[in-house]
Amino acid sequence: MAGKIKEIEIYNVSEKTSEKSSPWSSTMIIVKVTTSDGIVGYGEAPTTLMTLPVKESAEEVKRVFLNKDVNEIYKNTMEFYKHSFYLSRSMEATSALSAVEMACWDIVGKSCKEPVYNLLGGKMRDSVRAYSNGWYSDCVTADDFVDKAKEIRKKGFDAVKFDPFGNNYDTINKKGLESAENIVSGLRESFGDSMDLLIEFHGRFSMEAAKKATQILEPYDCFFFEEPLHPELEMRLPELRSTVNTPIALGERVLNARDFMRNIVEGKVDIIQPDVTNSRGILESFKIATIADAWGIPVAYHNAFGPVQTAATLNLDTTINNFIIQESFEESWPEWKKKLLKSGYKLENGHFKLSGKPGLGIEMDEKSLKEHMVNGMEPFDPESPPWVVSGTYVGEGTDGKQ
Ligand SMILES: O=C(O)[C@H](O)[C@@H](O)[C@@H](O)[C@H](O)CO
Ligand SMILES: [Mg+2]
Repeated sequence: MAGKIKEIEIYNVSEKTSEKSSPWSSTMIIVKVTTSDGIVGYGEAPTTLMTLPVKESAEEVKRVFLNKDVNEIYKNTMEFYKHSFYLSRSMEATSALSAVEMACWDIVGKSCKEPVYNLLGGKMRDSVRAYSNGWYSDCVTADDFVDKAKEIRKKGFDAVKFDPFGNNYDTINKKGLESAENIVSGLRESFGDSMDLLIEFHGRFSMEAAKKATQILEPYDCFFFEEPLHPELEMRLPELRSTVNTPIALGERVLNARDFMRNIVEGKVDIIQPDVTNSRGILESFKIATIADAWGIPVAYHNAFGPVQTAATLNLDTTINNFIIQESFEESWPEWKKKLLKSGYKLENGHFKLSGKPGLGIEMDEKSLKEHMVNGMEPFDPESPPWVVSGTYVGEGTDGKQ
């Protein structure tokens, strides 16, 4: 049995090469937790123009978690909940907490020599079907998207997610609608039914625009429409849902089980996308899946950051009942990100497989981690928000330079 939490180290890592697929995670926060009996666990927190605030928040989590029994994961989490007055509404606090929480699971798994999924009920599946994201950097026209999607297909994926809305923001003009439709219809024509198309709206539209954009894409039998509305307009989701048959997905900005519960029972969502790095970690993400299952709703965990997040998420995918599909940016990561882990999981033919080793199942390359330590924020690009794939926030959209 692992003992008390003796040390929590917080690493801000990055490399100054251009990060095309996921500019929002060109920096990463990795935490390393060590217990009094020398067991080490790792966790990861998202950044997205909040790298330094998350790092600071992790210092707060550290003040609560240090010297606690590492096995008492839930109790320690609730202790932080008690102290962290803004946790329910703070992406920074919940991200920092999630990183430490998952590191504790890594330790507990290692101490009893079991992979985390075995501590959560055991395997439901050996192989986890993935969809590719991040593959479409610099894609603007339908042909650009089709060409790059063919490359992704060659790697074995039969599902892709992408944002076809260019630089339309809040509202969408005729050109924006036409261009989005061309992209989606181009992919549908080129792949027929052999490719699932997952449409990313990035929560950037108001109601009118969301209605128009979902309407125009409705005939293309998409897998889901993700975050079609600005997140605070959630009360209008039931109305939007009633106008289309394509499932509505959301969850990457929903921070805990109770908030997911509201979205579910109030009929706002068909597929949920919790993120283990910002919904209080592994235990809460597992509970969220259970709540969704009780309502007959599937889970497609959001996974847009680094390899520790991916390993933690795969442990959940392996064990939950209502798994539907798993997001992956892996194929478009820069080399340094791929090399942070010596081992952990494999992605082959569009499917993930965990190592099955104890804890999260990963082996961190400590040398590489230390070599990439920085102290700073992600780069800021005034022309393109950090949440889009590079080179895609262009065109004659409503947020464009005319
Ligand atoms: O679904 C996804 O992967 C996300 O929306 C992704 O595209 C990003 O915008 C990112 O997570 C921002 O932090
Ligand atoms: Mg998204």
